[in-house]
Amino acid sequence: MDKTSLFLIPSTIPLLAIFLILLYKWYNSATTTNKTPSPPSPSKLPIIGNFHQLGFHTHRSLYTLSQRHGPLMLLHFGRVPVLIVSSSEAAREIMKTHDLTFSDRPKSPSLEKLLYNYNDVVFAPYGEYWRQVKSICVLHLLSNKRVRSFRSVREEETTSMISHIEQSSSSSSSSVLNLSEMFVRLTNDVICRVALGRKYSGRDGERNFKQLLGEVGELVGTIDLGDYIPWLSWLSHVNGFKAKLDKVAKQLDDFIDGVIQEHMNYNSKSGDDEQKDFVDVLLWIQKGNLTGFPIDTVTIKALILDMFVGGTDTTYTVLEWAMTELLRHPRVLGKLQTEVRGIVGNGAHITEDDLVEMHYLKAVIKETLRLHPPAPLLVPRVSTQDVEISGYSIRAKTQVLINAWQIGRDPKLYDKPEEFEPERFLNSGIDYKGTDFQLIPFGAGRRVCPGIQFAIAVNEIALASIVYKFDWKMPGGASGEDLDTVESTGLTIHRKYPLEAVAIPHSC
Ligand code: HEM
Repeated sequence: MDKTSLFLIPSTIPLLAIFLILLYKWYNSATTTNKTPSPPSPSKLPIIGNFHQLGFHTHRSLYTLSQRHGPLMLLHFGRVPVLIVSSSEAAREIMKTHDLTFSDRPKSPSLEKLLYNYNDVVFAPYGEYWRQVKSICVLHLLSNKRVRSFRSVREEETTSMISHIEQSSSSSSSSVLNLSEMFVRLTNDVICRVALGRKYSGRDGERNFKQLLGEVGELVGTIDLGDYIPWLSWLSHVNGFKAKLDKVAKQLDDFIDGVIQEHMNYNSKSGDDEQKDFVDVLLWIQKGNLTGFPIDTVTIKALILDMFVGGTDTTYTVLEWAMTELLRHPRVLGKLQTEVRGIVGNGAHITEDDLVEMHYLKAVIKETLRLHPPAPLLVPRVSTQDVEISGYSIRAKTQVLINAWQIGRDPKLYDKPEEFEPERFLNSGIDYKGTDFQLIPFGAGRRVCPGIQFAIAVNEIALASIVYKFDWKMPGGASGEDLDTVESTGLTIHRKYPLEAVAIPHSC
């Protein structure tokens, strides 16, 4: 029997009719319930989804993919749908127009223990608890008034960094300084004093606490496959990830416990005075039940952890990239030095009053944040309900990564985007506080970073001081223009190799 004769058999005709009706109904229902398409997706593999398309520098891999698939792409990390946002318009849709829908954070079962069961701010699910703890950050820990109150801490620690450079460079005119290490120490010491009341970089505490923080950062920046492909979660038990997490979580908890105990023993300062550190403030809020909801010790510990995880790496990274770009661009360094030296004159040390008029300094920091946002993909969000964005349908529980690194290099937004040219910000109203979506290193909307002022205050005084007091050159007579910009991996992107340079004291 040939193929055409099959259709002539009478009994096959009703079967064919039923099949066609069912097909028509299925097609109809599919197109009416899902009229809006999903965003374009690169082809994926079974089980792993699009994981194989991500290189070591996820922001760069996503940039390449988005060149082909557009500013809104839907990827799959294992079984988890992940929306990649790569334009300022789409970022505005997510963090402004539909901010409420995208105000949740994804859960990472592997990090739950380390993050005090999401009792912190950064990873707390969107809701009443998050609202309360965020308001503690905004009103009590990181308010303008509180940040100002730590001015002397910033000035003292910067002076101490400058003295260290002076000593090193007086011992030998060509001694090479590890600037990365110095910047880490500076930010760490400032945050320790502000949050815990004293430095933990002395003989007793240094090795443990700094090392511990490094390990926390590493763990938070590691992708645990089990979070995306649950049946592979056994892997973290075999490869030591889980054991390391448990160990670090326990050591960290013991450390913070010790600090809180120390504050209680020494009768924490009471009242909302200006001398209090973050632990004092939190214990005072707890004692007086000042937020209208009880905060327990776990909340206090989780908030203290946030200040370190959210504040240390990000803040020092800005200094590291700013100095990298200044060494690569002697013209910009010279112009900055002229501004700073012109304003400070022959003063011994820069004070924060001197910074107010330093517009070029502020532009250098903005330009650094544009080209090197410390967290290039910000902190992931997750959608709480189905929503339509730019004509695409996004399902509830879709993770969202916003590529701030790519947006900062968009040629539609910036002329010669790959060039380091702080002048572009001199007569421009563009700011990084979350209202201008072409510059969003701190995020935007409800979840915007509450530590902007804190971070900028440290960066401004430190950067102004080191260019004021010293001229800079590369070790071994190398040209600054050849300085590499190789990036590390992880959630916060700093230099892969430490920044080394030689300081030449300037007679101010
Ligand atoms: C240059 C330095 C910093 C950068 C680039 C940065 C960046 C970010 C980003 C991208 C977010 C997520 C925003 C979003 O989802 O829209 C964030 C959140 C946060 N940051 Fe920062 N940050 C910095 C410094 C700090 C400092 C110094 C602190 C505290 C001392 C801090 C505390 C936090 C907290 C608590 C959150 C969570 C906010 C929430 O989920 O509601 N950050 N930061």
